Amino acid sequence: MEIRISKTKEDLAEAFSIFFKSLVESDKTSNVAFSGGNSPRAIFDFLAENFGDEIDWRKVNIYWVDERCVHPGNDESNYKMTNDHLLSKIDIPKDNIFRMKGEDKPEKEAKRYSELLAKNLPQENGTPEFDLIVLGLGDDGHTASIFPESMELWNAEENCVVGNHPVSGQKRVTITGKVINAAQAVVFLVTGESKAEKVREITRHQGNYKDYPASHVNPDTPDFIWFLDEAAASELD
Ligand SMILES: O=C(O)[C@H](O)[C@@H](O)[C@H](O)[C@H](O)COP(=O)(O)O
Repeated sequence: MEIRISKTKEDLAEAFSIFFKSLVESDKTSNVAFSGGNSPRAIFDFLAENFGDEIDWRKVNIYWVDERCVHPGNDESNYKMTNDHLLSKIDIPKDNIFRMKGEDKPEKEAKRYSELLAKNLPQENGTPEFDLIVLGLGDDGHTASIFPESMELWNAEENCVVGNHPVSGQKRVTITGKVINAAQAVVFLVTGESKAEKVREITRHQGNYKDYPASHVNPDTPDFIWFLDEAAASELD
């Protein structure tokens, strides 16, 4: 695991964009899964506006780590956020975008997406292998849409399952721990002081870190990187 600390969120956006560009600049097509939430917004804007024309998006397939079970036009939708801040600003073929259909029945969509990943991606011991998975970190230590209250989902046999937000009860489709840990590269994008305590506990194995799904992200790859701004890294000595 590597920790890269940037002074500001903008510097983090640049560091991630340089990493992303170098990763997808290979001869083969890259299969990438993005998380949602708020952290990626400014990072996707930076990537699109500063590197969008330098990347051959014909060689990038975009999937999602998770999706809220809402219509894609809903502001809660991770697809809508990604489209507003990235997809709508880059020249990427529509066939390269594999949206999780939050508007469909959650269990049906989790099954469909599980089968899609099994069909489209190379398999590592029967598990779909992404080239890159981009994760966020919740204040409670969740990642993807697997929360501390539903840790059993992390170890599910399926590639995708249905989770629930513990407070709102909102249903979400999410990939599971085995898919995350099978990826060739996994990065966390974490900004802000509110995440600093969990970042310390998880990366230093302190406090109740074992209770946090994000602590179970442990891919067998040198490309496992925490991109932090100074605020999120403020409790690291
Ligand atoms: O659907 C989601 O919300 C995300 O996939 C989720 O895992 C997110 O990455 C964390 O909750 C951090 O969210 P923020 O970036 O908004 O803090």
